[in-house]
Amino acid sequence: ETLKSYRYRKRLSALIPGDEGIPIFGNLFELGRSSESSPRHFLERAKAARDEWNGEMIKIWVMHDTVFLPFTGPMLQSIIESNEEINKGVDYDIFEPWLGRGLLLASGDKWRARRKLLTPTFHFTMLLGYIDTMNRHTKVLMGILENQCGKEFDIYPYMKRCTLDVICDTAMGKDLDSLHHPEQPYVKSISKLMTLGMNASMLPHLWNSFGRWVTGWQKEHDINVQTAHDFTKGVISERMELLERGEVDANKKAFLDMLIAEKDRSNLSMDDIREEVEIFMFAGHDTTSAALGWTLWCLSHHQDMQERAFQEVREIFGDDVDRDCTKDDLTRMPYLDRCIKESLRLFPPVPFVIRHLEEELQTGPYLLPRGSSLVIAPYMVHRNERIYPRPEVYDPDRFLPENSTGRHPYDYIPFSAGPRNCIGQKFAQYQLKIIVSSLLRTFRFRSEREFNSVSLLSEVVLKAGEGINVVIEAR
Ligand code: HEM
Repeated sequence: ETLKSYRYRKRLSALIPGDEGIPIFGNLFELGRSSESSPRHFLERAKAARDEWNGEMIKIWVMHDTVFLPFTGPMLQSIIESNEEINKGVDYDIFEPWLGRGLLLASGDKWRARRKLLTPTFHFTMLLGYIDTMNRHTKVLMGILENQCGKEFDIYPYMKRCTLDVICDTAMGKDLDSLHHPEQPYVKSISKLMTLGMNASMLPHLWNSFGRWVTGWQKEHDINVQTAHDFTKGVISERMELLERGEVDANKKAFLDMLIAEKDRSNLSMDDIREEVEIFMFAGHDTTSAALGWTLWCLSHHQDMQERAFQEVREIFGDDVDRDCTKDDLTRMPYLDRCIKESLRLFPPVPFVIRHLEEELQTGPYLLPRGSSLVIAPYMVHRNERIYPRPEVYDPDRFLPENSTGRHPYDYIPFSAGPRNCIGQKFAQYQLKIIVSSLLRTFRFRSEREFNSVSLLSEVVLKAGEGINVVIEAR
């Protein structure tokens, strides 16, 4: 059966331009072997495909697996818009013991049911309730950053703790306060689990269970999964008790409350609830902190743009650094909006998303074989010089309406698109603007390093190898 599937994929794949690599191994030995080198390698391949045959997609054989990476919006249209091809690649399987199969990782009808159930959580009125929480944790962040003025430091861990606190509070109604308590077991265990998951997908000796056992990977993994689950389970039972006793503040509804309320009607078990909470924590904090880190990196290196964004924010708040950011304020920051957009273009927090094709899929002129992987790669599309000339240059004005004409809707996809897009997109955008505008009101950012010297690590999210090293000064 495996051989039959392999031959079939070989046959269809041969009709698509690009080389097939060597027998058995395919392109395995040409690929980058680290989270830093492989994205670079993909970009080089994409450039060669563009130059050689006007290509808009590359194909890669890794042993018997076939992987396709389209790098223009039109070539992505059929996968993005498909209501059938919504299943994730096996690459996420490693996270299953921790995250279960909640929304992000669910497939087929389970995904459809969960998406329908969870969509109201991000309804406009719910989001308004979350704005207060975002402001509150931003204030804590600002207080802590004041102590860092005048010297170079890596701001990324602070962004991470702040977004973790926001998501924990909005998803579970629990004030984790990791900004003050970074050494908490839960905080440490989820950070460890992300690293372990990444290692398991990058390092061939961890690709089988024996290797994971003998290296101690498995043991460390299991201990951390246990810690994470104990924490979320504890929070859920605590919340259920509070709700039962009617002690939850009506203005401070958490996402978890909605799940608990739906428990009986939608037949959700405790584990179902836990897996959704876990997914929100996972999908919601590291992505947003990467976006924050990269935006600050960009603004630190482009003083004129930072100044312009600051002036825009100053128009709104004057010298009042304490006033909370309201929903209305957020609509009055078009320039900051473009700065954030351009940061997400150049450094998309989720650089690659993998789908597993259940059936054949027509993509542009090509018929992609079932059983192959199709990668939705914001990183590749956003750095395609035919769409974004001089792609490595940071220029927020690319997103002025007059400069966006002619761009395909899927030429810009930091949150993916279509039915399986990011459910937390609006939530993330509010949070980004609240935190960045608050930081700009109080601090001036600069950096002593080269803008493009930073090494890009494509882990589940796109990270800076050396961290986001900046210097801040009080305004
Ligand atoms: C800048 C921040 C963010 C970025 C760049 C981002 C990006 C993405 C992308 C690209 C996907 C598609 C993943 C895939 O197809 O495998 C996705 C899905 C998802 N995101 Fe986000 N995300 C962000 C913030 C958030 C936040 C704050 C939340 C929750 C509050 C969230 C929750 C989710 C969930 C639950 C899914 C799965 C949706 C589904 O499969 O139906 N994300 N996100």
